[in-house]
Amino acid sequence: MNGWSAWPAPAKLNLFLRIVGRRADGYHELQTVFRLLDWGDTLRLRVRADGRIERHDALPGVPAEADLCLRAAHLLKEVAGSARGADIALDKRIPMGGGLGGGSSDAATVLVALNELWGTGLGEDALAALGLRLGADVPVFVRGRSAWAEGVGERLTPLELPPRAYVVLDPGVQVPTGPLFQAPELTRNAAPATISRFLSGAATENAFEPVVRARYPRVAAALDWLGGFGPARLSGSGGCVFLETGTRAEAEAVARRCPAEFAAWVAGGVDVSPLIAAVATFRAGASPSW
Ligand SMILES: C[C@](O)(CO)[C@H](O)COP(=O)(O)OP(=O)(O)OC[C@H]1O[C@@H](n2ccc(N)nc2=O)[C@H](O)[C@@H]1O
Ligand SMILES: Nc1ncnc2c1ncn2[C@@H]1O[C@H](COP(=O)(O)OP(=O)(O)OP(=O)(O)O)[C@@H](O)[C@H]1O
Repeated sequence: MNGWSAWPAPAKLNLFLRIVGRRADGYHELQTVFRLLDWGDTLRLRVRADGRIERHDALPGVPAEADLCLRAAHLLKEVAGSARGADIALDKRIPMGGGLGGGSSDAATVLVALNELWGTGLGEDALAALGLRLGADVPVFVRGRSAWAEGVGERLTPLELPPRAYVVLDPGVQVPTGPLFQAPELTRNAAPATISRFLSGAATENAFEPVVRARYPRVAAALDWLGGFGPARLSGSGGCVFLETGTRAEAEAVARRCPAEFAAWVAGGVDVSPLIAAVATFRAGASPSW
């Protein structure tokens, strides 16, 4: 042991996303279903006694002040008043700007893991509230349950969903979230749905899909190709798209046929984040790994 431990930062899919209003501060009220995946990034962390927070492998194009791992670590240190620091390394697999919540999940994992490693003792509600200051998608990763979400994504009702596999397709385009929420053609006043309508299969749309389809031809091409195998959907604000299948073998059969212009992989949906198991491992006195 060299003091490093490895912590999972899973990706998410939005199985449904509807925008039902806009708050006075310009943020949108939405309804969505977050499905956590058994696949994602890995954060490697090591406590430093000198109080410094150091990032070992900066992400291309992301300056330190925008790096969500660093912002999460500094925020926790400031709020909890910890004298300790951390070395942070990230094995990045989740495509950036893909609608899979990569940056948000990395931030949540840093908050949850450093809270353990520093012994700062914040509870889940406090960590989720800190996460919300970093991004609307962070709280679901802190709480670590697939969920029905309302508000800006922070009012969460855990869901137990049937076991499903997913083919996830990356068309290779980064879609920035902010401009999409500002798009004039976005439907932002839809009638609210209910959890039972989602569970019955009657609510599966993503409000961003028509906007992203029209603005990003490669995403439209990915939806069209994957749509040849079943109802393909956009995740979050895109650009990644996905298809739900009953078994991993079915998903793998589709992924194998993916044309070279896209990248495809297969992941399983989980009700509980692998981050929860990592915390339990750590509390049992072992070093988490993923
Ligand atoms: C599209 C989703 O990924 C669905 O899960 C989320 O709603 C977006 O979550 P996120 O990427 O964590 O978003 P943030 O980083 O908080 O916000 C990015 C920008 O999107 C806009 N934004 C975001 C969330 C929201 N409910 N309404 C908004 O209008 C804001 O202009 C904001 O400046
Ligand atoms: N650790 C990080 N991982 C990814 N992106 C980061 C990170 N830190 C900062 N960023 C910035 O955040 C932006 C959004 O990245 P992210 O991969 O979270 O997008 P996304 O999956 O589309 O998000 P969401 O689904 O939450 O809208 C990136 O383009 C990058 O500039």
